Amino acid sequence: METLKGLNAWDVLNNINDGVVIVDSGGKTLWVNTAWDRITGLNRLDVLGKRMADVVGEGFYDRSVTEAVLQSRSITTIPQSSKTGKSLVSTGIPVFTGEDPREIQYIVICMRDITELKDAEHRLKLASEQNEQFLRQLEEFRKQSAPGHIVAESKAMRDVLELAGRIARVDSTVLITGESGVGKGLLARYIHDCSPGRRGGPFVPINCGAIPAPLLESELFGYETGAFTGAKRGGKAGLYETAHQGTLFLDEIGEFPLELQPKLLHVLQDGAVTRVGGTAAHRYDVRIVAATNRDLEALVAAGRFRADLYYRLAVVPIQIPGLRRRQEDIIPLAAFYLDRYNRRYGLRRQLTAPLLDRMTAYPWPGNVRELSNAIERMVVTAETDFLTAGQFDFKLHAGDDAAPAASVPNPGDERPLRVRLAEVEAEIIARAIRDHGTQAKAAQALGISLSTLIRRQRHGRPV
Ligand SMILES: Nc1ncnc2c1ncn2[C@@H]1O[C@H](COP(=O)(O)OP(=O)(O)OP(=O)(O)O)[C@@H](O)[C@H]1O
Repeated sequence: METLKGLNAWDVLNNINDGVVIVDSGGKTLWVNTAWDRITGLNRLDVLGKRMADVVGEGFYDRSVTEAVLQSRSITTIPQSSKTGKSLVSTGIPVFTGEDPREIQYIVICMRDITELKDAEHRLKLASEQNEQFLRQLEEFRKQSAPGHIVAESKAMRDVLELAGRIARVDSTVLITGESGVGKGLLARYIHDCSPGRRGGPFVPINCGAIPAPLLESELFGYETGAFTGAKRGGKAGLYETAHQGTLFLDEIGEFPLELQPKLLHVLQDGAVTRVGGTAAHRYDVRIVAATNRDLEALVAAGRFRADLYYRLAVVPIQIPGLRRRQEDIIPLAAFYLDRYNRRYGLRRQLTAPLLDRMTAYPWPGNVRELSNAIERMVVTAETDFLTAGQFDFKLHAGDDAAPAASVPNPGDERPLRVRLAEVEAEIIARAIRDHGTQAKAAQALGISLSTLIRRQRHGRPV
């Protein structure tokens, strides 16, 4: 304490960082330290000798901590703002007379400038609001580019979705028609997902065109022990049974074998299935969605599809128009798939206006599947981040030229005919896979089995 000898208490109070004001028991300002001017942005002379209530009345502060202490007779802290725009926090400490511990002798007020803190708080709030907004957008974006999202900007496609959403709530059989790659499978799934009573149940797709008739019957309806050679002991549930309380999606229903059609019709009418080799019929709760890219009415007229089955399936027909008939969807789809492939390959490709013009004018015979493939191809093969119209033209020409280039024999080619034919075959297969999206679909389009396609594709590779 020796070293503090001679230290002036007022000097100390003048040199601290907080504003200090001393007022008397009547609320009149007795003393103000020098830091107060800086902290409040005001001038001490404007308040010295004045009652704090008057200082507030003159608008120097929005409220008085002195008044609060005089009322509460205890230490009080309040937020204040000064007319200079400072945000302050003030603590008033009552000092009582020695004789009467309830009688205030004077009040010491400490003030701290929290303008910067307030600003920081405000900025933080803004930043966290922006962050939340950004996260919401990202979430929206993530949901949109997630598999299963349906891009539908055109009125035609919005009408399709609206109808699908409406009929999802009832159990009527739906027949979705449209060219290959328009999104029939996607829409079938959408109907299932929109169906409140079924979305928790199974969605069971079956490609009726990809399975030979005898196998299709047991796949679809199941079989009992000993139904045929090689049948499993204990039998096997069919897909119809598996779809109980869910949706059975009969894809490529136009290919459904004529000889099995009466059984399917019977099941659809009754909701009851008898396994192959079995006798007892069991009832299941299954919603049927069928799809085809064939003209079923023409198949009916040609005697290749039963009229009664057609009418049973087409209770609610939904036609998805080809992409060239809903051009407004082309750019949103391009952006949607660009985002998907950019993420998948960790790239930052961008679409350019001339490319989008070219894509909008293109007729898209393979519909959305072709568009998705085209974007993926451009994304992975581009040399810069800008996808150009030239790349799209190149893709078209590569597609157009592929078959002729391979099928017209090169005059200088001396290799055996077998080798050259295998090469042409492989090119045709590669092109069919590009156009149809999968090996199975390509095999079907070319009228060969999947295993033949795979074998011939392999043989055609240059050795
Ligand atoms: N509107 C759309 N938005 C986003 N993706 C779509 C849309 N339509 C189709 N697709 C996508 O295009 C591809 C082909 O769609 P889908 O398999 O459903 O067509 P499809 O009509 O059933 O074809 P196919 O008759 O050849 O079986 C799928 O990858 C699907 O996710």
